[in-house]
Amino acid sequence: MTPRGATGLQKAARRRVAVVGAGSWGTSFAKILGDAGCDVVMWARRPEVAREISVAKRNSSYLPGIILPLSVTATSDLHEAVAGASLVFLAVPAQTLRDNLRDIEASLDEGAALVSLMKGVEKGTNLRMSQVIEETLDFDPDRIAVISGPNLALEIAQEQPTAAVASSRNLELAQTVAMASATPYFKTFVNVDVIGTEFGGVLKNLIALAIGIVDGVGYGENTKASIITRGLVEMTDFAVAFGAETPTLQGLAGLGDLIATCQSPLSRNNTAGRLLGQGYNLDDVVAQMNQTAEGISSVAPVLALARSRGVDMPIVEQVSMVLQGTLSPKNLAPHLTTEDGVPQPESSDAIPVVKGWRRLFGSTKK
Ligand SMILES: NC(=O)c1ccc[n+]([C@@H]2O[C@H](COP(=O)([O-])OP(=O)(O)OC[C@H]3O[C@@H](n4cnc5c(N)ncnc54)[C@H](O)[C@@H]3O)[C@@H](O)[C@H]2O)c1
Ligand SMILES: O=P(O)(O)OC[C@H](O)CO
Repeated sequence: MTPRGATGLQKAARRRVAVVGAGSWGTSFAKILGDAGCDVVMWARRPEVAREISVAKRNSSYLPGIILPLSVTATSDLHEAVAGASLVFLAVPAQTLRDNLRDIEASLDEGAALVSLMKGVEKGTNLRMSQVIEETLDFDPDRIAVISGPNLALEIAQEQPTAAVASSRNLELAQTVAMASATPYFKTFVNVDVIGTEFGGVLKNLIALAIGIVDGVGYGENTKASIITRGLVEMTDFAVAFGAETPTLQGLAGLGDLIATCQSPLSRNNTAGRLLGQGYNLDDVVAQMNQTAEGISSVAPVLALARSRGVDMPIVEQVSMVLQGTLSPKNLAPHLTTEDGVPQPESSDAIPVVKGWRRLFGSTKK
């Protein structure tokens, strides 16, 4: 036993962590980490944002009304933010991550771990964020983790009780990350299914775009429930084809995030979809959104990946067509039948006779 008075009653050393990106999720996550007892240095691109965070303990452009813990400071100097941090959390847009990583590489402490908070796929390479980290920095996957789940930034910053998943090939790292971010309002579970955890977050954005689109058209709950349910099938078929575990898609990083994002007006993907459904074109929508709606950039890479593994994604295909202006939003449907009208089985796994139908008439899985 540790003798009292030596280390037993001493407070554990505070963990120094960094958060790269001071948008809504980076700031909200910095608050979680500060509340969990870490010393947090954020990197903000704009010096005025860094100054507001450090001095006023606010980030009023992204999280109005939220006061940050005293243990959260910010800088616009990347080296200052990252050097000395044992955990570096990344919350930048998926399409800029590669460049941002190159900028932080020289400042990373030996042994530091990188944790992606992002939910996108890189255009051009079709890589998940953990893969971009591994490839760009030639980084050991055992030092990479991701966090995902039903995590709308503003709700968490308001300390509404929420759960998430920390995932890493290295279970010990996932546990370290979960403990570093444990607060009474934020509970993190762990798994080792990085593929399922990352793809869950990517794919729910695409289904949330579809939900926003039909919402903008004025369709009601039947349409939305049909899209959510069939959307989960598409998400699962896709992720499993790339090596994910089905339970991950049924958990917080899949179904949980799908529900939150499809239901909430706080979701930027849902909001972008709604604007499209109301008749705005993609350029107007992008111009109107001043925050990151990852789904818009992820549609093409996800469809390219789906085609490479023969996975059918009728809802995501239709979202892509609406984005391109080749499908009217009012024609986006959950595609409950095949094109020639032959009814498809809802599930291939439960009813053996239905498997026969699948063989006869084709399947969503090719
Ligand atoms: N907001 C949420 O509720 C939430 C929750 C979970 C995950 N995420 C994910 O977190 C990631 C970040 O999202 P967010 O909500 O914080 O977005 P955001 O739009 O609120 O903020 C993005 C941040 O990145 C910065 N940025 C823009 N271009 C940059 C560049 N070239 N280099 C570096 N930084 C740049 C912006 O200045 C801003 O600080 C996304 O992948 C998103 O899917 C968001
Ligand atoms: O605002 P969105 O659509 O990027 O969604 C935010 C989070 O991913 C919800 O978990």
